Amino acid sequence: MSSPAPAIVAGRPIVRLDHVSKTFSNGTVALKDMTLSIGEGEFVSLLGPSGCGKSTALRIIAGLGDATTGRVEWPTMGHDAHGKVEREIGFVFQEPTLMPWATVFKNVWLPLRLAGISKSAARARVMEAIEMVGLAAFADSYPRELSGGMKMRVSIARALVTRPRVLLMDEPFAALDEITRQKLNDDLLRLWAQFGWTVVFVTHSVFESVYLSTRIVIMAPRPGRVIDELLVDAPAPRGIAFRTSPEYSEMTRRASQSLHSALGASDHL
Ligand SMILES: Nc1ncnc2c1ncn2[C@@H]1O[C@H](COP(=O)(O)OP(=O)(O)OP(=O)(O)O)[C@@H](O)[C@H]1O
Repeated sequence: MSSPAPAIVAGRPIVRLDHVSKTFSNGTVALKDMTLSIGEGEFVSLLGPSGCGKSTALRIIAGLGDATTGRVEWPTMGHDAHGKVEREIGFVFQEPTLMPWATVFKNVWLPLRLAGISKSAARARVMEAIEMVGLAAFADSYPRELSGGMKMRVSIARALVTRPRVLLMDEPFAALDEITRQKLNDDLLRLWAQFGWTVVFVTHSVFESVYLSTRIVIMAPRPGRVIDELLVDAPAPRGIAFRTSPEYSEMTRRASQSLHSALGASDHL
């Protein structure tokens, strides 16, 4: 097993996990002692086999679940009147989770509506988000009229409509066909380069993680933990030339090797 590399951070830290562990009530240790600093503007993938705690870590970062021990810090974000950190995040789930009875516009409006912003006041921001994902012509369509890739675009627009600084994505493209997945990979990279978000992206796919990320955090199961980190030092834009380059092959080889160690390091697979 390779030992974890020291944390490599691009910009100033935007989120820090400090010795975070999570044990569920049934005794499963989903995450053990995870320490990770993510810099502003990084594109970090959490890569690992099923059950290694990737989703658990992402949910704890999002505030959708609590750590059993350890802390998550957001050094540059503000606090509300109760002292609770105001996370400027957008979350994209594996399933698009759209409201089938509502149009694309109304689905994307949802986070703003929940924040009390009327349809007319939200219109410009909702349309901006829909345009970002290339669906301007479909604002009045219903989810049943859209392909799987288009539904995922709507889901991404809904995450972007609050103009988050950090985008958290939990295997968003896993259910899509390869061509659609590559197209969405390219669109996501283009938006990331344009808007300068920080992205934390959960994936099983070595190829996807190398293509998208500036850094790959490799995790192993039982207990879920970080075992390695890889920097992907390839310039943007990353198109077909990168996908077919020797550098890409070399990085996928190294990530696969680490994953292999991850599998070898767990006792009960
Ligand atoms: N609510 C829960 N109660 C009990 N155990 C849970 C719960 N949620 C997750 N687990 C367990 O915690 C471990 C980590 O789960 P998690 O979903 O974070 O892994 P993952 O790496 O995201 O897996 P996958 O790639 O399959 O989604 C697994 O063993 C899982 O069964």
